[in-house]
Amino acid sequence: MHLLKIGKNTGSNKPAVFMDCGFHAREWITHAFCQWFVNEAVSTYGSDPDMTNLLDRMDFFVLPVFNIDGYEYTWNRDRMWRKTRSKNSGSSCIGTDPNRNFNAGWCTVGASSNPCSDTYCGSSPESEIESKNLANFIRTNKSVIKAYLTVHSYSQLLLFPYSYKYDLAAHHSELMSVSQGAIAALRSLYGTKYTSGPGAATIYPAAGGSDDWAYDLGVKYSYTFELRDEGRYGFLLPESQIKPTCEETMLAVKYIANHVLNN
Ligand SMILES: O=C(CO)C[C@@H](Cc1ccccc1)C(=O)O
Ligand SMILES: [Zn+2]
Repeated sequence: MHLLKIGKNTGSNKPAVFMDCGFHAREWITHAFCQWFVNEAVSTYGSDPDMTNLLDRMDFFVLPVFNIDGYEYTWNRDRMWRKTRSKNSGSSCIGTDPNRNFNAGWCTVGASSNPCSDTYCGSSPESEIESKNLANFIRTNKSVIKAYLTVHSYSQLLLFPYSYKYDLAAHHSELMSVSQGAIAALRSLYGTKYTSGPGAATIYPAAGGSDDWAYDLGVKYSYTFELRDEGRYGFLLPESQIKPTCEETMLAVKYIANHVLNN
């Protein structure tokens, strides 16, 4: 698993944003976004005042492909694969849903204990090596990681905790207002309309999500992006929409990063 650290090397600890893509193998626009983000960040440093300020004062940890085996499987075998590709003992069915595999209300709601289900929660929290590696990195670096962004598709949503319960997060009002500012920034470019809100009420109740886990660990600004579209193409988003999707999503990420920097 490749993790990139982007930011001016000042020698001192800077606040950081952690962003991952490719949790779910078939959500190809997300892998594209993370890779585009890395290139855009480094190539506009020095020319874009906003990005220059962010990279001078913060670090971005970017994990472009979380679920490597699953992504490869969608290229060579099944374009619509979602889960990891781990073996499940006692079953001929493969894989765990990594976004049900974190220790956040694990396997209580919106997840299945059946290895053949697309929302299989795994044999235990962090059973998947991918989940374990991500959780270990964030636990180790939680003193500097101020925001956790996990990028999925599709539905055009900006979700925040909680998905594993309907209770409002302690920081609900701030998370809501920041999400509203972020989706307004996103919409300003091409008019793309997003909805934001707590996961359980905004999409569906689902336990074991990485965003809920990061929030309960203490990463206050924890968000799940659901990129374009709203279902016309779904996971098979046309190539013509890759760049516009990346450009508009960048505005939302910058909005959140600036809020983190100033609060
Ligand atoms: O990936 C998604 C669409 O592919 C939606 C996400 C919704 C979700 C987001 C955060 C926590 C739990 C679930 C999912 O089901 O894991
Ligand atoms: Zn997903």
